[in-house]
Amino acid sequence: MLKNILPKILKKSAILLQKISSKKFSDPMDRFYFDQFLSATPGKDKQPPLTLTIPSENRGDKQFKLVDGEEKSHLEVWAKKGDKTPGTICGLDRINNPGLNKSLAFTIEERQLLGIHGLLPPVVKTQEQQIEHCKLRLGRLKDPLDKYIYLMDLLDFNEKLLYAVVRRNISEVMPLLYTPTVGTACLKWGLIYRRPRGIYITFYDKGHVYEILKNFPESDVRVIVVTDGERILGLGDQGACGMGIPIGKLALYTALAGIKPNQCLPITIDVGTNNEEHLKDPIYPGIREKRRTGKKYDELIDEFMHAVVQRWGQNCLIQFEDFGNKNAFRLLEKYRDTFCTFNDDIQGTASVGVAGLLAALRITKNKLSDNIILFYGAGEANIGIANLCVMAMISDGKISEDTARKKIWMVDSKGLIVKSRHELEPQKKPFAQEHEKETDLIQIVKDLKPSILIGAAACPGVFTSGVLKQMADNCARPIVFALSNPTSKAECTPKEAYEETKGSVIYASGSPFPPVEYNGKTYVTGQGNNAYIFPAMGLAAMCAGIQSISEDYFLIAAEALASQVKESDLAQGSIYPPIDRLLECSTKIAIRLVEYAYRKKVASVMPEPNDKEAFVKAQMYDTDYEPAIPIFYQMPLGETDKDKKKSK
Ligand SMILES: O=C([O-])CC(=O)C(=O)O
Ligand SMILES: [Mg+2]
Repeated sequence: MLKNILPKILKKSAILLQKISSKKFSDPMDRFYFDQFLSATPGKDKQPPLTLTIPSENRGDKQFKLVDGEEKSHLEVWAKKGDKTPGTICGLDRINNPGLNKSLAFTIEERQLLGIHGLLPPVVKTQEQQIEHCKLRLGRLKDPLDKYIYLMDLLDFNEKLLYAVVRRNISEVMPLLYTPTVGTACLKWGLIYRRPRGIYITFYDKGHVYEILKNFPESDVRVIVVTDGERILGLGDQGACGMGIPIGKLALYTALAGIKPNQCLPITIDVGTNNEEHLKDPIYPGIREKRRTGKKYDELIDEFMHAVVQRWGQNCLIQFEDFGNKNAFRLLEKYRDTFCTFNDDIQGTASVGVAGLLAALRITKNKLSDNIILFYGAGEANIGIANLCVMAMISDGKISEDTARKKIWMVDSKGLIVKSRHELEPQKKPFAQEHEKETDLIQIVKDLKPSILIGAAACPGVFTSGVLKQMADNCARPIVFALSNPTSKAECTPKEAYEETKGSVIYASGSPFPPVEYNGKTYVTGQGNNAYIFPAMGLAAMCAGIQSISEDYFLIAAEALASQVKESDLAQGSIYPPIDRLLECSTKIAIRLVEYAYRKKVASVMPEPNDKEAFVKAQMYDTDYEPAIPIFYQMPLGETDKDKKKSK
């Protein structure tokens, strides 16, 4: 067998050599291996050792030296493994590997070199043409969930193409991979599940979490997004079906902040669900039991946190996502100082919320501390924004914390948060004010006269005509944020907000809305979603090696984001940069955060890069295909087990 294929390979190699010898090698190791090979080719008096084409990406795990205790050439190993020429195996490996596949963009030369010529339709496409093709395919699908399934399939098939499609069409594709469609995907996760992605850890895996993490084949994971599925967007407990969220968030990490796909890991911790529909659904893919809580839950999370550090190191970022309120606050407090972690729903949303307010102040022309802020909902998002507002007021208005807190009012499901309510959770207590109990929102808006109203309670429509009209009576330019996700959970739509305030409102939502016409003017709705923040935070944490992420990073990120809002954005009614500029925004925010980390002397990546911008950019994922021309090389044999035995 070997005898037959060897001459063919050598002949092929000789032709290639002529071509490749004129090639410049960017990697000095490639030059080294190539020169070694040249010195052993026919015509250079000695018979070449057995060599094979291994694309440079495949070096490492696939360099076999010993098979069954016997020294074998690489070619023999490959021939034995697949009984095919190595070129064929490598080519098919590439097609089947979403990180290496180029689909129809493999050139004819590459197809021949890789042994896949004839296995693809003859046309060769550029990536631009492939993107257009993907858009055609997307355009044929009417249901957003079908589009989501198509995009996830593309991710499983050709990563670079998927991310190129997202980056070139962020405003069209983000609502499919992310809110609102990802919410629908979670509701139907059991139905649409196809291929494994990420890790599921269940309650029954307690004591074995590290072993499970070891099953994940990537050794360079830098960012984990983890959920326990208890509060998926504003859709409540989705149990194991919540996995759509970490996957969607990490897709944005790659698309919008250039964290490489192999460095991202979505994880769902399945401790059961209290969602009766899922429990009764025969295709529910999770543990069919009521949610576990208490000491055992805490122990599982603790085991998980330590297992991550053991597997991928202290610098691996763990982003908590869509945990229930109680656990979210508790776990953040427990881990924030000792792990590289943050809670996106508390801190990421806080940062994007404050960024929106800072940009809006350029329209109202006052300071944050000149405002009265009313929060509707006292969950993760609003408590997070409220706390960061206190920080921002202290730093911008030079006022005390106490004075700042007096400007902030909160309403939860039981009404206004006032001192006489004794049942308040710890995170709400600092916002309890001296006031009578009150539950009617219009009355509260009338009494307190807020100039800013922020909703994040997943109560769609709660900002009624009466509430919005009262906001317009309170001040010339009321600020109203309807931040609940997905779109169907918004407290009011932009259309309602503009109409009820006669166009005076400064409005933002959490999920996307199309532009709105009011009184002859088109308003673009800014999307106050943490997608403006978390990818940048992850990129910065990775680049600078930040080991714990203190609150000041989120204020800096907010300022960095607000500074990117242009006058032309404000003129259209948007207090955020356009979604299509998200990659640029994340990069700029990350650079600011990295600079800050080095200034604060908490960066652990040494030596400190002189040019932070170039450094950050150099770490980022590139969606352009790389040439797949294999480098011919001979592996230096080095010391084999046989040699070791001999020397004993
Ligand atoms: O995922 C989003 O769109 C924003 C978010 O974190 C949430 O609503 O929980
Ligand atoms: Mg979330």
